[in-house]
Amino acid sequence: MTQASTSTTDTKAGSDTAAKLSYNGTEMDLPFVPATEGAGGLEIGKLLSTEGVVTLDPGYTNTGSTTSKITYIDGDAGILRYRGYPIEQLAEKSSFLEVSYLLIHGELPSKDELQAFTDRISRHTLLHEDLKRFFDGFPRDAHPMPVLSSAVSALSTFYQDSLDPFNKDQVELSTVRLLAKLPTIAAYAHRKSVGQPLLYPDNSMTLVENFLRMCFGFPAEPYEVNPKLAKALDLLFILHADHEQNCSTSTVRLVGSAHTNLFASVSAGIHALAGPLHGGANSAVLEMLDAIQADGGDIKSFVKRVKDKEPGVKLMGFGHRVYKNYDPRAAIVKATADDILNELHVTDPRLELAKELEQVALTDDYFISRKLYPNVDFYTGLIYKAMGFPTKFFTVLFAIGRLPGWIAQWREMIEDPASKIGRPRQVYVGETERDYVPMDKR
Ligand SMILES: CC(=O)SCCNC(=O)CCNC(=O)[C@H](O)C(C)(C)COP(=O)(O)OP(=O)(O)OC[C@H]1O[C@@H](n2cnc3c(N)ncnc32)[C@H](O)[C@@H]1OP(=O)(O)O
Ligand SMILES: O=C([O-])CC(=O)C(=O)O
Repeated sequence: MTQASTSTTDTKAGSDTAAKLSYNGTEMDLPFVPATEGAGGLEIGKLLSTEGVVTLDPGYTNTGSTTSKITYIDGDAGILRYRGYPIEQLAEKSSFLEVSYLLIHGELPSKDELQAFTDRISRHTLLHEDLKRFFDGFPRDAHPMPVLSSAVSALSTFYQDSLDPFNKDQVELSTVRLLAKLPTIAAYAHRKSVGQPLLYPDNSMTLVENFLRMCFGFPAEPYEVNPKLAKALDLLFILHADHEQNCSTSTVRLVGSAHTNLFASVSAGIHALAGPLHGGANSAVLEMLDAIQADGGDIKSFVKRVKDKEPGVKLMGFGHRVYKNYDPRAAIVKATADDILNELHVTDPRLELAKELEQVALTDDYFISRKLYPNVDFYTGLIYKAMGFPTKFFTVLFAIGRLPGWIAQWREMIEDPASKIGRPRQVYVGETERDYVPMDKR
């Protein structure tokens, strides 16, 4: 197949022989002639490139990028399983590090395997002193997500002995380093933003307890961990641990597909997660609830603005590319929100507001017909808030939870003999060939 931009004869956009691309109700001229289809009226999904037919699938709504043995989702039935285990069972019976092991190594660990994994991680929680100084360079009001991503990216400069994607020992070392150091980096990003001293990790504590202490404790003062709070945070990390080919995981895989090291690939994934349509939605939900509250709690008028598709107004924490049913994680989070607020003796009127909002949406034809339900982000922020985390830190907590999934997916891709560099095609709809115009003629 020859692309017309190499020829100026009968292939100009708008000429009799140019093809039309009909896309989202808009007709565009294609600057080349699809040899098999002839001029005009080309069906989307059968578009021609230099090398033949290209399927145009913006947002990859129906394109499988890989096979995977890690996570199974049935979006119509609202089912989520990690390595075959239902999320409900893991949430009730497992722990975040056990789930991390399961995702990364494929099987639940034996007692000894889990102990060895946990011990190894606890030996790597410290940050290099030079990396610690990075936190002084960021502005105090910096958003913690780019701080997190930058520090993770910098790990590839500090740990050059674990960058080779094809050396199994190095991959294992970078895996352990990431799992150990991300909570420390996250806690430092928080401490920096509130102007408090950075605490060294205490490796006699569990990963979650130590993280809470580094976020909320003070030097030379014992930190009393509330075990129910630690358990709830561990549970939230489990619920976020993997979700097959979501935007940030696909980013990690795409970056890694160029044989880029694990630290750098995860750093890119953190940026993808930060967006409000993805992990950033957990902060956006709380901002939305605050805005509704500030507006007198008028849910009906807010929902009307959503349905009228007012620019920038969406029901955040609702809707999902895959779930066309209640997100099973959201159901668990909702129940946990009640428990943890009771436990912490926190009364937050925004929890009732969120529940009312959900009720209004779930009985409204706009949401019913589009199969829009609460997703994992709808209720998590209320729990994080009750725990004492600032709104803009919520997505950092998501990132800590998602890390084992990113690692497992990157490793699966690196080990897959069928994997190739990720490189989507496009359908060119720009100008055909034209001659350079000197400055004085423009
Ligand atoms: C961890 C996670 O990443 S979970 C997702 C977190 N993100 C959010 O909560 C942000 C709000 N939700 C959304 O923006 C979307 O539902 C997404 C990004 C999650 C999924 O997007 P897509 O699969 O591309 O769905 P799409 O945007 O095509 O929506 C389909 C229809 O539902 C509408 N819709 C989807 N979500 C919402 C929402 N939250 N509020 C209002 N309308 C919505 C769309 O406007 C569209 O309507 P239309 O058919 O009249 O044009
Ligand atoms: O799967 C998705 O597209 C988004 C999501 O819920 C997640 O990443 O947890």
